[in-house]
Amino acid sequence: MTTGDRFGLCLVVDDDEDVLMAVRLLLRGLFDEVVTCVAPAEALSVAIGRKPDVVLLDANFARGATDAKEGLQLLDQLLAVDGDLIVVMITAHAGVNVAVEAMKRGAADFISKPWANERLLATVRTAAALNRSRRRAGAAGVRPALGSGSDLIGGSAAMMRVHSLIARAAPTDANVLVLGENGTGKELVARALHRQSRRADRAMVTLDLGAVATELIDSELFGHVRGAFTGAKGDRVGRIQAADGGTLFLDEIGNLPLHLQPKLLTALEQRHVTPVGANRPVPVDIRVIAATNLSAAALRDSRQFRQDLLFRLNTVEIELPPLRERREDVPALIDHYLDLYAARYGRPRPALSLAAQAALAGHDWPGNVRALRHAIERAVILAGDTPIEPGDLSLAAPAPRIAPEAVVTPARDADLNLDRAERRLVEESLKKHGYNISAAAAELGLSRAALYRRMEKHGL
Ligand SMILES: Nc1ncnc2c1ncn2[C@@H]1O[C@H](COP(=O)(O)OP(=O)(O)OP(=O)(O)O)[C@@H](O)[C@H]1O
Repeated sequence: MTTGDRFGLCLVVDDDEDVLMAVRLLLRGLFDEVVTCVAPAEALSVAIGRKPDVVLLDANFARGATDAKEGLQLLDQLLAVDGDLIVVMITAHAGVNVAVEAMKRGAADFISKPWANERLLATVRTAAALNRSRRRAGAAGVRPALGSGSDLIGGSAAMMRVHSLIARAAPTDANVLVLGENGTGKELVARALHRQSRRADRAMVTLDLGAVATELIDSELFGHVRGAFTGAKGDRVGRIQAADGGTLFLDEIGNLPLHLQPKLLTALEQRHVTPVGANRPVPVDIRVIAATNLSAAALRDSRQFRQDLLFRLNTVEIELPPLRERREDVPALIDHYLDLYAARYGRPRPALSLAAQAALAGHDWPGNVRALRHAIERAVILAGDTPIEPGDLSLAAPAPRIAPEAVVTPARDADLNLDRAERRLVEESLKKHGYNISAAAAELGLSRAALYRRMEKHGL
């Protein structure tokens, strides 16, 4: 499976033994090995010799340092040794500029001290997954799926329009709104836009508003200063500021609470941001790409979304049609993912029977390209010597498009197998919410990422 929960090696660089101990304990559930070190030379030799999945680097790792000079210098050295290294910077005393500077120099992400354990885990897990997809894409001879972006497959008329819109909009600094159901490729479009823009050599900073607790969105976006509210023990740089000079990708923008919408609008109009609790605005230069699975009609409902903000965000609008409305793209996608996974798993490319091809082409794909990708990955893993048949694809029955209120909770039978019960719950919730990932994740009490992992695990 592509997103297993465990990774190989994490290198943590800090001068504080207590921090090292705490981080080691926290991360040992995620990595087979957590190596800690306090000296730059040691860190460099581990980075060269062991190729860690993630480096967690304290900007002020040198004892007593507060200006982050050594941390940024070590970041440069690490990236000079291995440009693909995934470094997450830990920032503290030196304030927000360090995070911004670290992102500009090539850090994959940052986390501010003091951190919430959940947040640190989520950040490191995302970083490790990024590393995994880069390595796999490298091994398979394709361009990385993240970082520099991967290719958007599809020659249907609808996708040709998308390609043309990307080519025209990317070099301008216009804000772009990407619309489409879950799994249609909105994030790929955002990455393509960034990659083809004049900001390509700067960071694309992402905030998935569907994955952040509502009460944290304010400080995630705008940052906060120490003492701004109970628990704000230090300054925290917001994503807007971290994207300075680059692109800010706001995924699931429909989840931006109404009360924060004017604040985002002001930041975009006035090109500055005021962290929570700060009294001075900081200038920022960003290009915003936003994405949502809300329909255009829902977005135009002013009770859900402020129309003045919408006009700011949708200078260019790119709509990705669901896969069932561009079935002519299915064969090319199958081809692409057969090659990718055959290379990834070191197997010969399996053949698909005509019936299997027909089943894939005729499927409803409620989970869109993401689901097709998973179906092909599974088929490659399970393929034997004979061509793949429809039964090997375990395509879930097409989701009936029924209103949520028409769904009654099915009687629980006596099946006490946890795995099967989990699959059934996940599937029911997805169907109930018309495959809206955020809504299903909220109902199941999972983060979107955790729901995706379960969908993948159960082939949904
Ligand atoms: N046109 C495409 N060509 C190749 N792969 C694609 C395409 N569209 C989507 N994918 C793949 O499908 C998966 C989902 O894509 P992506 O995350 O961009 O969708 P999304 O619309 O942002 O989903 P969500 O709304 O659930 O976040 C990814 O693995 C992506 O690589």
